[in-house]
Amino acid sequence: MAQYARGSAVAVIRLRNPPVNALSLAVLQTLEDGLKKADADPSVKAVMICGENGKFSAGADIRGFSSPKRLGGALGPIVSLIESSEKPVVAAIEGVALGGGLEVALGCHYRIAHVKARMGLPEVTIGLLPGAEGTQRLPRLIGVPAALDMITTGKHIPATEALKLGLVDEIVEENTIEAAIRLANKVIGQPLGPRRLSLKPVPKVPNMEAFLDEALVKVKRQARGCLAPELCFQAVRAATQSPFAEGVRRERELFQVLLSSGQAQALQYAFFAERAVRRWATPSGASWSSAAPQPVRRAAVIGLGTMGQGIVTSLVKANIPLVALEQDLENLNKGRKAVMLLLQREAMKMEGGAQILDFHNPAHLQFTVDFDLLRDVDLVIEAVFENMALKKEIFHKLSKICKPGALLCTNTSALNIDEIASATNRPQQVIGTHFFSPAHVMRLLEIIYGRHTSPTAIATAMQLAKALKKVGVVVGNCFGFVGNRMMFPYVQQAVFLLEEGSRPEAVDQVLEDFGFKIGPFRMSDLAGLDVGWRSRKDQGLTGPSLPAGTPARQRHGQRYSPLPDLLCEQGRFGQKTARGWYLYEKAGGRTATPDPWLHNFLSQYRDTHGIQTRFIDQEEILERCLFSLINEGFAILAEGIASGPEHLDVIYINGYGWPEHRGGPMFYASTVGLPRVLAKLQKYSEAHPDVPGLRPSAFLKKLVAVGNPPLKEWMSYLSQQSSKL
Ligand SMILES: CC/C=C/CC(=O)SCCNC(=O)CCNC(=O)[C@H](O)C(C)(C)COP(=O)(O)OP(=O)(O)OC[C@H]1O[C@@H](n2cnc3c(N)ncnc32)[C@H](O)[C@@H]1OP(=O)(O)O
Repeated sequence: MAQYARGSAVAVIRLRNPPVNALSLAVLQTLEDGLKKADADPSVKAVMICGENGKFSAGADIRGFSSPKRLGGALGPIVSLIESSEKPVVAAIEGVALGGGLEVALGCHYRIAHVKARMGLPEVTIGLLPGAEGTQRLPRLIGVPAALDMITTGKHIPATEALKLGLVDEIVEENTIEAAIRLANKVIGQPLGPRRLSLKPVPKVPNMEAFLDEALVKVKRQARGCLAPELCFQAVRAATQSPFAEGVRRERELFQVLLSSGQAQALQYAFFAERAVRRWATPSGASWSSAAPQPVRRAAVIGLGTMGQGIVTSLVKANIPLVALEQDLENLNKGRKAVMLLLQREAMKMEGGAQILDFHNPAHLQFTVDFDLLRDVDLVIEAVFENMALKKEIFHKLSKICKPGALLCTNTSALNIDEIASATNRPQQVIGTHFFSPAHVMRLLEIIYGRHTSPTAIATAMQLAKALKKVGVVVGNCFGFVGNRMMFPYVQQAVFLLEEGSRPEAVDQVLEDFGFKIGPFRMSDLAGLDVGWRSRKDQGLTGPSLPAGTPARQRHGQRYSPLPDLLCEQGRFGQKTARGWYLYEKAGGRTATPDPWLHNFLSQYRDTHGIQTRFIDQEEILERCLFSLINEGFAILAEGIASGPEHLDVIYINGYGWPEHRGGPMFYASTVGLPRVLAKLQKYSEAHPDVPGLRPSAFLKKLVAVGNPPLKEWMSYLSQQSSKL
């Protein structure tokens, strides 16, 4: 709601809807009533709009977009009402003014902001555009280039930048409300015409058309199939081509297109899913509501390879003092050099970076080969390579050296947390923290609890994720956890498709057109084929430990493709060796070119194994890769490894390049329709009976049998007994 108060000549309208003063229909109604009251009261000479609890407003109530009484058309007329007021209206911006919140402020005649406030039009990130005339007012206020940048990226800008852009008239360090009331009193009686943005012309840019053409190319390139950025662009372009009223009409049309697009629903689902996973729970009853985290005043990272370097960088950026440890001086010096380079780059990206990232101070970041320096740390992250024996040795050492309360984290992408914990005297304090490469960039942190992990340990790891500005997702312990476990059947299908007649570039293209940042073969070349090869050798699937007489294309009675192993045997490890599934310009090169050698190799391989080459269409590529991944997701849910489909979706969006505008794999399955997913899996499974990944999961079958319920009801169809944890 909004609260109206009048003490002096300035009426105060306070937006009130905790926690972020989202603009619900009720808030808008009281805002409108307040404006009308102020207008009708002759003793009121000016109006000040602010938000309750130090936050102006986070914009329209996103949940309201899915309700029948839609918010969509309600806000624009109120912003117009504010602007047309004959009494000056001042916005006092504290905390955040986002989306519809900022549009309300743009309707005001004056804007004053607290120095710590942030502003932005993030609608594009939830699949919409600023539909309350913001695409028409903002360019008139700050010019087309800056407005286009804010509207098409959705970025939040600090008050200091807003002042430079002319978005606010003044910033204050003390009480914003008092300053706004002072300003309101000062401007009483001054002409309002020049303060009404709808009456201003859009500032000219030399060669506007050329500028816009170039901007559109950039927007399209970054959008990768997402509609909203381009429609945001079109709305701003309308501001440059038409009078205000016509621009507003165009904005409304485009807003309606987006509102009814599945993409807006997917992105809004993703917004709430990311928040829902913070409320973690385990099958044993531990949960975020009862577990308290331990403070982490000092941490340690063991291993300064690529992952360790990124983790150290993340911790330094989060201002957590730490010790970085390597096994010998040579590796320590190599690691230190790489970390310093990363930190310098990060500092350059930050305002006042070098001062903020105090990484030259040994009290903040200390490099050592001496385990003894880990005695007093609160948390250790082990990030050595994926070798169970090595990890166990390190954890054994840690449990002897570290203080009793220290949390021991292992950065692993697949290994058994319980087995690692068994090497310690405190399995309740051992937890998996699976970072994604590059660890200082990727937002996902998969947090894996073992059989004995305590709720405090989980809460502390979640708190760490928050401090590192990452999205922590709590999952159970199984091979590959959630992310990689779902990835295995996807990659397996991609390789099987090559055996049957496809090519890496065809498979990658289909998945990149779907919206993945990178297809499975380009990804494999980037990560290095040798990583999976080592793991398969450890599992006895290839290499010297493979029993003699094992059929080339079969393991444990199931279909197996030796193609990646054969490539590795040829020294083709991907980008690092300039050859993998593609050809690269040089070792470490990034430009993938289809490789005639590989095409020839695939033909010979098919001849050798008597495989009839067939044409495989895009639909089959997409369905076999995605539906096998989704199928594994249903198995994971049924086993209680994750507590809901949102967890899987958040993991895929933030760690695996899944296109956010498709809402994550499980949301995508719900939009395709579970009966269709099931029917397709059944069809492919019949054609490939030796591929268990295509056999529909029992949980998927059950959901179809009970009538394809909406995603939020799925978990209610699982019986408690089905959880293996
Ligand atoms: C025609 C009119 C068109 C208008 C278009 C719009 O205005 S669309 C909305 C545009 N605004 C946004 O996209 C802002 C979204 N919110 C945020 O970016 C962040 O929440 C925040 C405001 C920066 C605050 O971040 P913080 O990390 O401090 O808190 P949370 O993200 O956890 O949020 C707290 C709870 O508030 C809920 N919430 C936030 N914003 C909205 C919103 N606009 N509508 C509804 N609910 C919102 C959020 O979901 C959290 O609640 P949970 O119960 O934990 O989910």
